[in-house]
Amino acid sequence: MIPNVLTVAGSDSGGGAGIQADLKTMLALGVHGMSVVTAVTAQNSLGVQGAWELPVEAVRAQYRSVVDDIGVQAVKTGMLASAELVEAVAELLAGTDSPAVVDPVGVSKHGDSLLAASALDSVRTKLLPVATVATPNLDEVAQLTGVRVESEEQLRRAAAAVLAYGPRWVLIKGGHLPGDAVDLLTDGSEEHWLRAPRHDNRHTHGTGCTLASAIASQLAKGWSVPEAVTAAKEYVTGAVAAGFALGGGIGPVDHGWEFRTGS
Ligand SMILES: Nc1ncnc2c1ncn2[C@@H]1O[C@H](COP(=O)(O)OP(=O)(O)O)[C@@H](O)[C@H]1O
Ligand SMILES: Cc1ncc(COP(=O)(O)O)c(N)n1
Repeated sequence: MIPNVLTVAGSDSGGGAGIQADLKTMLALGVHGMSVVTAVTAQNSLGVQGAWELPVEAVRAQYRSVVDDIGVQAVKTGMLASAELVEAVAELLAGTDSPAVVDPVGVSKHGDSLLAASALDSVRTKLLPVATVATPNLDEVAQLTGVRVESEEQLRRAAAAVLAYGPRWVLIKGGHLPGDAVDLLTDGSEEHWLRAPRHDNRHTHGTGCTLASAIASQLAKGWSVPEAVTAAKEYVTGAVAAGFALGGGIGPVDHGWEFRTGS
């Protein structure tokens, strides 16, 4: 049986991040991808030119259509835009037994805001507590907890600050630090350091979405959180290495790198 994985996220018209990145990742990792669209962005390699949220009823209805008939083995959340949508999605996740990977998307690679400042408190108190794994990057950690990370040693403090909000596991992504691309996965007792060589490639649009949906895809197969995150990190590292130019700005990671290299 092919596991079903659901992404609850925003659409990126440029195809490198958001729903589009999630569905491509799911295909590459051998699961059936499904989507609940929360917002539509007009976006390309240069930035986000516009964003429109969907009504909460439209988000709830998409979710119910998928879950009530088809069923899901894992869920991933990305851009949720507003406090209202964050709260509605948190409530839906609270009612499912499937693992949930929460990528608390705040700002795009170009610095465009994808989450209202007024939604931060709902992310902290409603969404993080229902996450099986939360995957903030360093800017999101700073926004959510006030902890600023400038070195690998400080990743532990960041992880503890996020865990205090209640996710079962947290993966702090150190992708924005200089040096190796190091992430820290912990549940407060176990610690797993995931280290990969940094690829000196500016075409990294979609890294965070890709990693989170790769984790959800592996969890849907019944893998443990450390196994799922380790495999997802390998997948995103290969995708970053193969990231390619598109348009005049930051190009996307290559979701199909394994097909192309045949590895
Ligand atoms: N240049 C890079 N080379 C290799 N891995 C990278 C690079 N940039 C980011 N990563 C990895 O990609 C994943 C996503 O991290 P990050 O880019 O920090 O997330 P976000 O897209 O949310 O900002 C992490 O595993 C991170 O370590
Ligand atoms: C619709 C949407 N969702 C998320 C991101 C974040 O992208 P990244 O994975 O590069 O942090 C984005 N740029 N657009």
